[in-house]
Amino acid sequence: MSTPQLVVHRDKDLMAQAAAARLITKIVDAQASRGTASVVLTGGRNGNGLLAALAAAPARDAIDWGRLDLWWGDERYLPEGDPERNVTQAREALLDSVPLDPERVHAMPASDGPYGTDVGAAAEAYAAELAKAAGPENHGSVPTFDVLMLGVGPDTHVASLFPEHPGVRETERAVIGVHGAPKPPPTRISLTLPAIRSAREVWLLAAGADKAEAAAIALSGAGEIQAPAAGAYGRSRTLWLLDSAAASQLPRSLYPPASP
Ligand SMILES: O=C1O[C@H](COP(=O)(O)O)[C@@H](O)[C@H](O)[C@H]1O
Repeated sequence: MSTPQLVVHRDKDLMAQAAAARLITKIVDAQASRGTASVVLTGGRNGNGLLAALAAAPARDAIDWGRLDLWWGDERYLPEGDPERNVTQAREALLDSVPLDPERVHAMPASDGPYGTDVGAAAEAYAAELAKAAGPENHGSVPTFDVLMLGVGPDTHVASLFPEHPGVRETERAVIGVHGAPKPPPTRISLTLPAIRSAREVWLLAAGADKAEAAAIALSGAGEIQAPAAGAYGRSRTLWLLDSAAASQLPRSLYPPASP
């Protein structure tokens, strides 16, 4: 487990731009040392803000897009192309404007796909895809992602793991079907905390005043069942990227000097 490090930016736009710059460097470095890079995307406002900032960054051309694997931390179980699906929003924000290898874009299944209404089977299929990509060096059934990003919900949820919900207690499976999520839509697919923790680096994104309480709770020693964001950490690094509004309720002992 890595101890969370915090970086606080002036506002959400600067946070998105700085996080995008950080991600470009990570991907370029991983490709230089291992040939490929793997990144897990998040949905939500902050995740999409980062992708839009990446799309606008001239340095995006430093990435070899054909040697990048993209995965998702969670998905809303809706028909293909639904505007509420995380992959649809990611395509709009960035993916449609860069030369990715479609074979390396690992979207989670849609509700009008081969599994129909059986979200459990859809989750199992995604787990199988992850297991296929995991090598012997990957300590299990999930690849060692270079960076896994998570938007933090105002209730401290990450991916589709909600406080006190069964999914946050899962210790065996890497991917689960979620029923009755408190945030619409109720049916979702999510990586579990053990799968999230297989990443080298986990980045938690929190911008906006509505995330302030969640950040303060998760970073003040709350348990992961009550505050799933508290259970999200990477093997070598756990990084909270915040704006000053989201950092406004952090205990003084945690609050770092503001980044410009
Ligand atoms: O529904 C979801 O919400 C969270 C957080 O979204 P935000 O808009 O409050 O930032 C997101 O991380 C997750 O991927 C998504 O499915």
